[in-house]
Amino acid sequence: MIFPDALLPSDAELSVRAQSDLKAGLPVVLHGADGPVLALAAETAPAERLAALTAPGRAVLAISAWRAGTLKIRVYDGDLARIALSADTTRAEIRALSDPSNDLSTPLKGPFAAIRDGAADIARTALALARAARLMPAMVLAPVDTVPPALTRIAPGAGLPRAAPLDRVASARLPIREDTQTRLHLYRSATGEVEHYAVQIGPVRADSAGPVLTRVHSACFTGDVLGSLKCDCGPQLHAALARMAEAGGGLLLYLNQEGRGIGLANKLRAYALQDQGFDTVEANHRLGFDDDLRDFAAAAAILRDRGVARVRLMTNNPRKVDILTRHGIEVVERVPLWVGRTEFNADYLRVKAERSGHIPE
Ligand SMILES: Nc1nc2c(ncn2[C@@H]2O[C@H](COP(=O)(O)OP(=O)(O)OP(=O)(O)O)[C@@H](O)[C@H]2O)c(=O)[nH]1
Ligand SMILES: [Zn+2]
Repeated sequence: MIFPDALLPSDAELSVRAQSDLKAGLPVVLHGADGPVLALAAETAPAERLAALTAPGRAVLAISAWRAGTLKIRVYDGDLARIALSADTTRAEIRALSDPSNDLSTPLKGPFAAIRDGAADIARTALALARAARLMPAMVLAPVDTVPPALTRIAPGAGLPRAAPLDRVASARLPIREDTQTRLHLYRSATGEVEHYAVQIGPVRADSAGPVLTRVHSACFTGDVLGSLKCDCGPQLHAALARMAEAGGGLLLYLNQEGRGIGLANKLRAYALQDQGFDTVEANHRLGFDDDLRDFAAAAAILRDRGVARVRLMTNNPRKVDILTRHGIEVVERVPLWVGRTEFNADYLRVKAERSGHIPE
């Protein structure tokens, strides 16, 4: 019998599997010009695995150009740099090179030599996989002669995954403080790696004609759950729900892209850097991330699934308006949402206005 292709993983599924392998500390296989290359995430790989990969003396550490800059390492590859690792480089040294939030506690002994020859594109793919897995962008790479079948391989030329389509998985009534008739709908990506929620206040139905009061909210464990005073997320979440209840209906999309898409571990690293004096944007850059990695295509897809084509969008962020518009949602009005100013988030809100284009109060 010929094995049916339908039972094999697609490139998108392999990429999600590779991200999960990296999080578990396993190597994944990338296709280099001269043969297979194994990649381990500096953040998660156990010491004995790192040692096994570095022992033959051909391993490199790929880091972002931003990180290389703080280490005074020459950058030959545009957005990234590669450092040669000797056979006896320890895990502690690799982690210290990777994680800027530990620089004060583990000062590094340089100088470090950057590699200029060979293909940088494979290192770029490896760093993109790490970022997609919400790991620090720091990957140890080494060529190998043979690859056992147990490891996940990223097909040659298979790009990184675009967001997978979302399916509505379950819905239920959920009385909340703001509105006892609330319904909660859960959406899951086809590749299973992410779930987003739609909180429906009042009768928002597929046939609703007028624009729907809408909030597209990105997850913030520290603000939404703990009531952190460092940001405005918790008050925005509850103010949005209250205003929807007052208005007789609305839809709040809760997108699980914590820390503007860098994940909670990296957001905490960013907070550690902020305590050293860097602002929100600089902290992301020093960690090797762009300022904002959020994907709002999911929001448009959920709105469409709920039958909502026209919205009054509660936000101070004009980028959200642009992106939803580009994804075919008509933003009839932007409704400002200025709540939750504290003495601890004044700088955060100022940086949003000055550097991220938010419209101030
Ligand atoms: N990387 C990073 N993320 C942060 C920081 N502070 C808050 N966040 C995240 O920023 C996001 C805030 O999202 P929103 O409130 O939906 O969006 P916004 O762009 O601020 O725009 P508004 O609609 O005006 O609130 C959440 O994912 C937070 O976890 C920070 O210092 N660094
Ligand atoms: Zn927050």
